[in-house]
Amino acid sequence: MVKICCIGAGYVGGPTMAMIALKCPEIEVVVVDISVSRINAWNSDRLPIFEPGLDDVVKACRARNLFFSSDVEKHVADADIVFVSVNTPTKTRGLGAGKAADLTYWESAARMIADVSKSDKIVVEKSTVPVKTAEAIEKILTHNNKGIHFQILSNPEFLAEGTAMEDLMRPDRVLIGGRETPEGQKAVSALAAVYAHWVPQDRIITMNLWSAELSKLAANAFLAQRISSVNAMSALCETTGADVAEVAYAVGKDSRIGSRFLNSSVGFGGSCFQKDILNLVYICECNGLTEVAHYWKQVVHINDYQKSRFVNRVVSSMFNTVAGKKIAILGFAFKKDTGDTRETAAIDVCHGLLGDKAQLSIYDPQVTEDQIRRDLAMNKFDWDHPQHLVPSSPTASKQVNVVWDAYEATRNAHGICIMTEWDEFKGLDYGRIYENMVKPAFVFDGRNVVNVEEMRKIGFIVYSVGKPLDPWIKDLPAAAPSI
Ligand SMILES: NC(=O)c1ccc[n+]([C@@H]2O[C@H](COP(=O)([O-])OP(=O)(O)OC[C@H]3O[C@@H](n4cnc5c(N)ncnc54)[C@H](O)[C@@H]3O)[C@@H](O)[C@H]2O)c1
Ligand SMILES: O=c1ccn([C@@H]2O[C@H](COP(=O)(O)OP(=O)(O)O[C@H]3O[C@H](CO)[C@@H](O)[C@H](O)[C@H]3O)[C@@H](O)[C@H]2O)c(=O)[nH]1
Repeated sequence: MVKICCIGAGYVGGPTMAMIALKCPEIEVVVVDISVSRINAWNSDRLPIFEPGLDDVVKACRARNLFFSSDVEKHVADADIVFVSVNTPTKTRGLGAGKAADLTYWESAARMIADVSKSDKIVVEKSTVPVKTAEAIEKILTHNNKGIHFQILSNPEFLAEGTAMEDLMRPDRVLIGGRETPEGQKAVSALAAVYAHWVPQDRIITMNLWSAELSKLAANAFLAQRISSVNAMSALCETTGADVAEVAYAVGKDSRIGSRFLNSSVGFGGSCFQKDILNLVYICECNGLTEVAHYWKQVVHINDYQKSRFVNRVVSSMFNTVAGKKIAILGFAFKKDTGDTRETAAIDVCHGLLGDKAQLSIYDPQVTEDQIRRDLAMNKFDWDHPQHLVPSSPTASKQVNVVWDAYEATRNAHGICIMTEWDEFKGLDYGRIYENMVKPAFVFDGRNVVNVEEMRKIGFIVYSVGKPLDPWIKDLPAAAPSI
């Protein structure tokens, strides 16, 4: 029986291994993690991450050929194929701080693999890593020269949260990069054979290691660039009276461009886009490609601009002050159908409003109060470290109230900010909400969730990113101070 071990039981390690276990009943899959609480949660009825469809797959395979364990060394030693799916955060200090990938967790996993291995292994880079990481990992794996052979493969993951199980079930492509030696190609074939259980052959793409590593960063950069492009247009739409949804529709009808990923928003969030682009920027800078680095940096810059532009709209619309005013924050996750808050735009918007002394009442159907408070207290980039290393005592702020109901959040509020496109926010009784708010009642829609005309009929003053401006807002300053 082939044995697979995956180091890192997170948003990638958990779902990807669950899918492999489901599709390959003859393979034993063990997911290991240094976080005991995370492993306990994977072994419980309440999984540590919310992902539609994940519960059913885990329940079908757990204790059959899918196991979760904190006995990291034992299962790594036993495995034929070791996936490494640990955090690769942005460095917060030292060389490349604020841009470069911090490979501390990767390196410690690689050293451990080298130390405990007693048989040859295929080691698979599942984490998103800087191009050429495999070269460094090879050196670490072979440092103690025990005569064991390791083949390093790059097999980046393209799942998106909220649709992870569907993405894993029917991936657009699976990339496998390996050394162009007979041993390297044999390892590529062994991993391809795992995916071939359910992925059509023409979607399993093999290539050289560096192409596979770079393709992941490139794909995320291209995706994020589309969002920054449409968001840049949203600012122009607001000043000209154009509607960003109509512009995006027209642009997306060009089959060379395509319609997906052109939704204007308060800004992209999530654990990957910003981190991976900053990493790409750093790699370009290290290779002397200043103009290329500058080009990609603008994608993050526009994203930051979009978030501060939003805060600026809120404050300037509400008579230039939100001090002491209750503002409801509907949605805190970085997108719908996930409880993940990593780099969510809501954090920056809340910080902006708290800086202006607003009183926030936050509601998200999937994010806990503890998580929200922790996020608002955390330093930038600190979130992307194993949970047990992140400070666990969130600071209590009197300016923040977390509630479990949208109606409660909006009661007696002066304004509402929609930060996540949860379906339930479309179906709320906004007439009832309006009745219970302080007048004039404002809605700032960062996700184009509400029907602007209907909301205006109810009486709201509405700002919706990239839509023709409400007469109330039209003459107020649009641009945020430059960041
Ligand atoms: N989240 C996504 O949607 C996504 C998609 C594609 C790629 N990625 C990449 O995959 C990697 C993992 O992302 P994630 O979202 O699953 O992160 P995560 O924080 O959810 O999970 C990482 C896990 O690794 C564990 N870990 C860290 N060091 C370890 C070690 N030495 N030994 C054992 N366990 C260790 C942590 O405790 C944590 O549980 C990152 O490089 C990320 O960029 C993420
Ligand atoms: O048209 C769009 C599409 C997305 N977003 C926002 O962009 C962010 C990222 O969304 P999405 O890409 O759907 O989720 P992620 O889980 O971050 O997935 C991205 O990052 C993963 C980690 O690398 C990759 O594996 C995926 O392919 C890539 O889509 C979220 O805040 C979305 O709200 C928009 O504002 N407009």
